[in-house]
Amino acid sequence: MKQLKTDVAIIGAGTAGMLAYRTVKSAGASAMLIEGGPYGTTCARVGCMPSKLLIAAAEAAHAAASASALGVHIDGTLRIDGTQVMDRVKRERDRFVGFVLDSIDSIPDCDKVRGYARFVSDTLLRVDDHTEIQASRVIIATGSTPVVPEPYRALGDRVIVNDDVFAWNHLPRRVMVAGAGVIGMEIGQALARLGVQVRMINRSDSLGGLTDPVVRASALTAFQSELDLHLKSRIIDVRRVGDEVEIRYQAEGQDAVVERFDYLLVATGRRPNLSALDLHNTSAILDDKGMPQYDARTLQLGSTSIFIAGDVNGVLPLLHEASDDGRIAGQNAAAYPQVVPGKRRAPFAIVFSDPQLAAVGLRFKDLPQQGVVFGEVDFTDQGRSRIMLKNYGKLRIYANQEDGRLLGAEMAGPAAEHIAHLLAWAVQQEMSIHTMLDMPFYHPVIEEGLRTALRHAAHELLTSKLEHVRVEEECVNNT
Ligand SMILES: Cc1cc2nc3c(=O)[nH]c(=O)nc-3n(C[C@H](O)[C@H](O)[C@H](O)COP(=O)(O)OP(=O)(O)OC[C@H]3O[C@@H](n4cnc5c(N)ncnc54)[C@H](O)[C@@H]3O)c2cc1C
Ligand SMILES: NC(=O)c1ccc[n+]([C@@H]2O[C@H](COP(=O)([O-])OP(=O)(O)OC[C@H]3O[C@@H](n4cnc5c(N)ncnc54)[C@H](O)[C@@H]3O)[C@@H](O)[C@H]2O)c1
Repeated sequence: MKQLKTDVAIIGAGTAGMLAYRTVKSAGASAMLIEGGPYGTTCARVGCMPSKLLIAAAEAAHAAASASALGVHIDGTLRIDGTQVMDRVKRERDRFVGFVLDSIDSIPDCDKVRGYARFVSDTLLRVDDHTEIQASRVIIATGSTPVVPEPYRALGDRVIVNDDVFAWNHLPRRVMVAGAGVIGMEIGQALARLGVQVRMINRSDSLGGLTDPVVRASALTAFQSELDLHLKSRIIDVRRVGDEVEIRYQAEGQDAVVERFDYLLVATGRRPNLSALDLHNTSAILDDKGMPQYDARTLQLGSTSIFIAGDVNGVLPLLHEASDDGRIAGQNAAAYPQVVPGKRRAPFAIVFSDPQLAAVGLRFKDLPQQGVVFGEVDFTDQGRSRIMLKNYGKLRIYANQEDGRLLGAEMAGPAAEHIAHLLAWAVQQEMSIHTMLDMPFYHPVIEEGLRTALRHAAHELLTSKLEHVRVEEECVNNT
């Protein structure tokens, strides 16, 4: 067995792990980056980038198919060449992966170890059965894996996850998507717009991660106008028949149906890659699911010399959060035992469906019971959205009743990716509704919809203040 020694060992060369490695090295400590799977990161290989490439093709198909509403007709047939679509997705994806591989190549060979690592103790790792690494600090950056419910596994290669979609050479005819979360909505809608017959089933009433019932209802209406999407519904059983899957499912309020598909695409959530790490050999405290206790500000596991960064910590499994985590874990591992809280940004998440979905700052489900004022806009009659025939969805903003500070927002609607950025910057700057209303707004733009929601919130703030004064006066008069 090969014996190695380093200041900091990093398990996983994804986005978080690579950033952690660079941070540790810039702090002057020695570091080793251990990777068991292919280099290239989840984001570039099977996540953010190929999914957005697929969506780009889907948006083009949808724009062409719906242009007649604007008086623009395609005489003849609209033809989607699935082979060309997938070829571009993979070609461009490989280009993005290439940049990551260049970055990996720039790391000296002596700092890279290939294989799967597990803990022998807090400071000793075994990589497969060929190497032992003595590391005074360890960063876990092992990412997450899609969960495939047990009953579906019997479908063999006909039950697939997002990774498999991006390996296709052409588009299939029929796909059942289990899960209308972020991945299900992005990929399911894209496939449907590219001419694949798609059915979507979600077990609960959640949709794309939205928690605000008003916004969620508006999103559901928009999605159901083009998608066969069922919430609070279930797959009863599945079986493989030749190269197809036969699925018995029951949509809410309807009778059970049996249908055949080429694939069952499972998008029912992801689990942190922790179970193969033998964390029970460390002094970390684990819950009954094997998740270690850690400080979300420092990413340190208890008082150990182990840190946890990226999707594996399960907080906000998003690319920019994985980068920030990598930086914080890297700084703290390098400086250990001097560990400090890392700088955090306003949280936000965007789903690249149509309508796009977004959540910024405090989500509806996390708002305090009292002391919150709401502002709302419905995009149905919003000028620019209507011009573009993208007039669907709603935005709700949440403000602190006391001082008018923007707390958060949820949105389904056009250009949510851009509006979410404005809102995230405002949350981070602790701007009030009135300060935001003092900002310039061009005409005619979708951001004028945001101004409508802000004006609504400002009106509600005033109303609640007047109500407060009225109640106080009443108290004085009654005493
Ligand atoms: C379909 C899809 C679309 C997405 N779209 C977006 C998006 O648009 N925007 C966004 O912000 N986020 C998006 N995400 C999320 C984003 O991709 C992740 O948050 C991010 O890639 C996580 O990075 P990470 O470093 O934590 O994990 P990863 O990049 O997964 O890296 C973990 C690495 O650890 C390795 N590893 C695991 N166990 C071991 C071990 N024991 N030993 C050695 N190596 C190990 C793995 O092989 C892997 O290379 C998407 C995800 C998916 C799946
Ligand atoms: N645009 C982006 O930033 C982006 C894109 C894709 C993925 N991601 C990240 O990846 C994470 C994982 O995404 P995901 O979509 O896999 O998980 P998710 O948690 O967002 O959604 C899972 C969905 O599956 C449903 N579900 C669970 N079990 C089911 C079952 N047996 N049958 C039917 N439905 C079931 C749940 O109700 C939920 O709606 C996201 O939380 C996100 O952070 C981000």
